[in-house]
Amino acid sequence: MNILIVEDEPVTRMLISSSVRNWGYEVSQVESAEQALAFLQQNEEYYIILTDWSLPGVSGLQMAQEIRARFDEPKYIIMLTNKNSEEDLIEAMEAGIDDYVTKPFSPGELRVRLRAGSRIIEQTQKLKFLANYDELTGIWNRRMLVTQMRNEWNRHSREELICSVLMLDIDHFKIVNDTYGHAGGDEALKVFSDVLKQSVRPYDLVGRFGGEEFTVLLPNTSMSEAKEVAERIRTEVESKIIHIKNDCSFNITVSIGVAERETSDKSVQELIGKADSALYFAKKEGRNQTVCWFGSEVTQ
Ligand SMILES: Nc1nc2c(ncn2[C@@H]2O[C@H](COP(=O)(O)OP(=O)(O)OP(=O)(O)O)[C@@H](O)[C@H]2O)c(=O)[nH]1
Repeated sequence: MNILIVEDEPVTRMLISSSVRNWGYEVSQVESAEQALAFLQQNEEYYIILTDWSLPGVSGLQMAQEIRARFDEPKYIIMLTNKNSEEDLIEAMEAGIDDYVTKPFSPGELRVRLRAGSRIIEQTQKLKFLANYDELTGIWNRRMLVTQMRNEWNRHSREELICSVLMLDIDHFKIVNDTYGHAGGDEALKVFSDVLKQSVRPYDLVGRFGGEEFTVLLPNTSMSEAKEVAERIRTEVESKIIHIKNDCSFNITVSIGVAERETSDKSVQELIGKADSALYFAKKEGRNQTVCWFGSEVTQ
């Protein structure tokens, strides 16, 4: 866990830093609130901030308010101060401070308070992961995927760019589960999402839409380019051997629907709907194939 120390007094700063470092934390130090805010902007992975109340310029309290307003990432702020009245404590907590330690501080007390802060940050991160990612495959879940797709959609509409969507559905997945068990099915889903991640560019949006259905949004990509990506994924999936216990192995196939954004599309849902219709035809026509949406028609 990384800790940012905000303290203008050099000796105190050094003392706190060396204690915190000895307890196994990564430490960075700054002298003012302005420096701290600039540092946090560049270093998102600093989740615990240990700050003095009185700082030159912007105070520790104002800094806490600023951190709450600016950052989405969880931040745990501990105020280390000479102020020790009940009113001070209430004022600090109301400004957005999470915990409060009075100076001269007891190292033992600071250590356990840091440990409590780390626990809260870890739990918050875990919850955040579960809210945005699919636990089994590690890729975005539907909620996060649709949010990100909407953002990308708005950008593409504003800048009048092309983009395409792939809807992918593993074939006869019920039979996979029935034959190789739920664990075999889960392994297939993991292997499939690995193939998916490795087959697209870092800025393409990939997520699990639900069950054995996955979605990819390809920014700045035409239908014909998207079809090439889809075919690459399809052939890679087909050739991948999935190993499960007892030396058992099998492979799966996938059907894919492709659609390109048209200016008449009102929302990303409309585009997803077209890719989904193309996917429906891919299933109907025998599976393990890519079908593209063209107007009210589809083509293989
Ligand atoms: N192992 C596993 N199975 C899942 C998971 N989510 C959904 N499924 C299963 O996926 C299967 C989907 O079956 P269907 O919707 O009938 O589709 P299908 O058998 O793939 O048939 P087609 O799509 O028509 O090729 C169901 O049996 C679900 O229980 C999961 O997280 N793990």
